[in-house]
Amino acid sequence: METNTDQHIAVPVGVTLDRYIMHNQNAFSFATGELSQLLRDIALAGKIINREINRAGLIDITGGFGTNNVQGEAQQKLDVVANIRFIRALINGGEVCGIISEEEDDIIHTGNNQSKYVVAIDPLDGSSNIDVNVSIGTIFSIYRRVSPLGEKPTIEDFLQGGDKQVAAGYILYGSSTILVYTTGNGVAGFTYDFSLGEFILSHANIRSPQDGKIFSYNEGNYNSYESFVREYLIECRKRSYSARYIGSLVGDFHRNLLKGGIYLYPPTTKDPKGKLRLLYECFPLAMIAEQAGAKATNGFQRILEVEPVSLHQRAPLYIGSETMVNELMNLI
Ligand SMILES: O=P(O)(O)OC[C@H]1O[C@](O)(COP(=O)(O)O)[C@@H](O)[C@@H]1O
Ligand SMILES: [Mg+2]
Ligand SMILES: [Mg+2]
Repeated sequence: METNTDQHIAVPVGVTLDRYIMHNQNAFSFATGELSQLLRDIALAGKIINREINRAGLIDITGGFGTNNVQGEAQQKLDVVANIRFIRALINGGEVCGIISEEEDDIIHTGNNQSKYVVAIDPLDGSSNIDVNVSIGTIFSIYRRVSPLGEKPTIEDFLQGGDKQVAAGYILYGSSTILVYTTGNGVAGFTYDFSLGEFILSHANIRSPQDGKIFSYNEGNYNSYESFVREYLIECRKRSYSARYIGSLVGDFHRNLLKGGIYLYPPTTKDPKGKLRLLYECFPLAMIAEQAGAKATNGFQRILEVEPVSLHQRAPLYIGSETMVNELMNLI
């Protein structure tokens, strides 16, 4: 029977997410169960969104919603559905006092002001792939609030910095549905078993290969990249590395995390500060990456050290196997 021995509590592959959360909670004498319940609420929202995605074409939730989000991006119907489902699950769960979302301009006050946690989410990642049956995802990041209990959360609760995340993760809706998360003690993955309606531990203690042969970026932006990025991509081609780009950050990140590879979204003419959002795309994936032995940088510093100054701030992202990220950084 395979067990994980590293930093985690030894948990056999095949146990449910619930049981795994309990095992990990018991490891911390100060744990009160609120974070555990919050992780369960996120998993529940993931199951609901998974169901909506699977039957999207049957219940007319494909295509545009006719509105733009705060980033000026056209919202897809599933962006809006996923956003509503997540917010509802977190409010009903009662463990969260505030939420920020890619699809909402400002902080969502849940009314649960006695709760300790705030959550930042990208309800549906890979929006351009929604209607064409290509893997998409959800990304989440959790902080313990710094504002006083009993009061409404404030922007400071969300701008604490990447190293202050108490948990982070994503759900990948692909050929199978998998939830991957960390609470700062390694990374584990849970595959959704439809027949049981349960997330089951399938990837205990994920470690990313030190090096890789896969590189992921949008070739269409190549001409607007800085010279060090183009130099690195030329080197990858010279070495006949595999170019793989789904166009869903979660999907590209997950593949490279398991197989070894690097994902690059540098500044472009269209997005001179980078395209991806620091609080609910870069920070959570950077925490996962580092916990799995990989690296994440904005080109100049660890992503987790980038100072957050606004809710929907963007950042360049270079994330993946340690050797590959180091090689890229050595070209600056
Ligand atoms: O189409 P582009 O410019 O390559 O951008 C693709 C990237 O943008 C994203 O779709 C942005 O995320 P959202 O879909 O959540 O807005 C990433 O998932 C993806 O990696
Ligand atoms: Mg996204
Ligand atoms: Mg999104």
